[in-house]
Amino acid sequence: MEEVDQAFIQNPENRPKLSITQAEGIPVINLSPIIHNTVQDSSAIQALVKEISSACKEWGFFQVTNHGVPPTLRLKMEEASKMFFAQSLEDKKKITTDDTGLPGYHDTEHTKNVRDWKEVFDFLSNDPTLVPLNSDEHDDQVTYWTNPSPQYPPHFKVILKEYIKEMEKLAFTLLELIALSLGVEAKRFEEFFIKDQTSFLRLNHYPPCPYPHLALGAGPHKDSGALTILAQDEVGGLEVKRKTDQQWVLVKPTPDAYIINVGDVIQVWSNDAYESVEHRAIVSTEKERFSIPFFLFPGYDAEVKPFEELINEQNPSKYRPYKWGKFLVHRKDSNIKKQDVENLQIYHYKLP
Ligand SMILES: O=C(O)CCC(=O)C(=O)O
Ligand SMILES: [Fe+2]
Repeated sequence: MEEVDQAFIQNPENRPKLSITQAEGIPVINLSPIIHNTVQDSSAIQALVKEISSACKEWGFFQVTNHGVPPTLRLKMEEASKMFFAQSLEDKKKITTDDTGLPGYHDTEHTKNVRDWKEVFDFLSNDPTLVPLNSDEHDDQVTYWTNPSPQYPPHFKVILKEYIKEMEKLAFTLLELIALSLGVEAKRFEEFFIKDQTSFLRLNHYPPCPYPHLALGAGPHKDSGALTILAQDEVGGLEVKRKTDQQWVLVKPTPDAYIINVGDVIQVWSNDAYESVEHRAIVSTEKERFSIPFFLFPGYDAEVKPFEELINEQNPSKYRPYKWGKFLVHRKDSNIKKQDVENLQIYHYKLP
């Protein structure tokens, strides 16, 4: 029996049941009316907007097909990810810039203070990415994060950049649909990302785990940004907390589809019309698993608060404003190092 490393052990209430209900209910939305809009078919787009609205309200998650991302590019990205992680730990650790968390290779991430059974490689959309120097609200100093230059696998950086461009394109399309579904202008979200978005792509590798009933690949969490676009492989392991009964349900892999979820930032912008839903990744004793999330994050200077046009006397603002960059830097510190205090969450900004 291998020794159990206590750092990975989830609290009893968070340990996964490994006999699982598959989520048949997660909506699959066909984006072809908007991706291949040769004719301006506004009724088809209206129908799409309705589907997105229901999915965001009922699940906080949906899958998209006919999303316009070339399957060959996805395959190239997935293959490059496998080749990267297949290297020795020593070689991978060469691609770690420091221990601030971004970007490069890491294998010590904690979700809510329990270590995840995974290794990751992070790569920024913008190189360099401007960020606050620290999380102190009264300090205006900025610094920047830059991407590493891995030498292996061949063309890794080119593939990462090309793939990220496609993720951004899809993310902006989805943001427009989400904006329309909330009843605000289609381009309402754009200003928060155009200049200094802090988005990044993450390659996740979950190796086989000798105690999958005790540990998790990614502990239960909500994504803190605006939107996440996830490619999961055929192994599967993503579980979503179903809103109707709070049960964990497995998201069945759909070949070529992307899994989309709204993050905390959209929850705040929408004044809780859409909620960022909790999810986690389970691991298995036999199979390794790969997933590739793209996290769409606003510019560091973006102020996150409910949209004016969505609040009124009957529906007052539920949050006090916060600066995205400060939140990001604060979270980054607590995700890498185990801390005694709970990490920063949007409910800390909730108005009474
Ligand atoms: O690998 C997965 O399926 C989920 C990963 C995830 O939720 C995350 O990296 O934020
Ligand atoms: Fe996540």
